[in-house]
Amino acid sequence: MIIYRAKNYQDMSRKAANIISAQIIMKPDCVLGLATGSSPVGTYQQLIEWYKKGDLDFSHVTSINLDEYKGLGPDNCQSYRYFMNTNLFDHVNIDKNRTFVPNGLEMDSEKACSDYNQIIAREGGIDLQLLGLGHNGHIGFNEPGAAFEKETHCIDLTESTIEANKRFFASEEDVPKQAYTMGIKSIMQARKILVIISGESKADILKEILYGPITPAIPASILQLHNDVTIVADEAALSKLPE
Ligand SMILES: N[C@@H]1[C@@H](O)[C@H](O)[C@@H](COP(=O)(O)O)O[C@@H]1O
Repeated sequence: MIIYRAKNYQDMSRKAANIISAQIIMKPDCVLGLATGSSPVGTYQQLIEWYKKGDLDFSHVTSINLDEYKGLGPDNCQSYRYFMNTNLFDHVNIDKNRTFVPNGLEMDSEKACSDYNQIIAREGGIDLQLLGLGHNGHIGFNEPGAAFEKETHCIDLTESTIEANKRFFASEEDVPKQAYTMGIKSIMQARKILVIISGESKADILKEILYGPITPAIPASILQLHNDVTIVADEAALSKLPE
């Protein structure tokens, strides 16, 4: 595991974008596993800037996102498909047909998840998976207690995640209660993993996932067992780690 220390959110974003760019340059037809949330927004902005300068080409890239709220479609501004379109895909030359997000409008959970597993397998797996980190140690929407051996599945969001995500919705009642997410097994099968973490509010959980026991109670703790993980965290997020 490599840990890069970034000065702040902007520096973290630039470092993470550098790692993603290197992946695209080394393998132009790579499969990127992408994430939503506030953590990757700056990374995507940096990638867009480099694309606009002519330094990056997404035309052969495939992307597979981690998760989607069950019940929300692409036109809903809170859906993760909408987030990806507006924060990245609309601004670069990626072929939208090669961008995948679980189908939030498929109400048959089993079908939505098995379709998504098939897509991941068909695309040959993920070369580089970008991850943010939930305050309770969740990755994607794998909440504490999620079994490590799961692929894409439907989950019930925990109260703390609903609470954390309600800032994006008109009211707490509007936050969907379920989501489709790649499982820990799908994430761990990615060839490389890049985790971005910013802010003091993530400092305790970052320490826990790095130094604590590997347990489904803290889903991200499993990353200790992956052989190619890079963490880019800012000083505030790293503030609780031993020197
Ligand atoms: N499903 C997403 C996760 O993929 C993300 O990592 C997490 C942290 O979000 P943020 O980066 O906004 O702290 O939020 C959501 O729950």
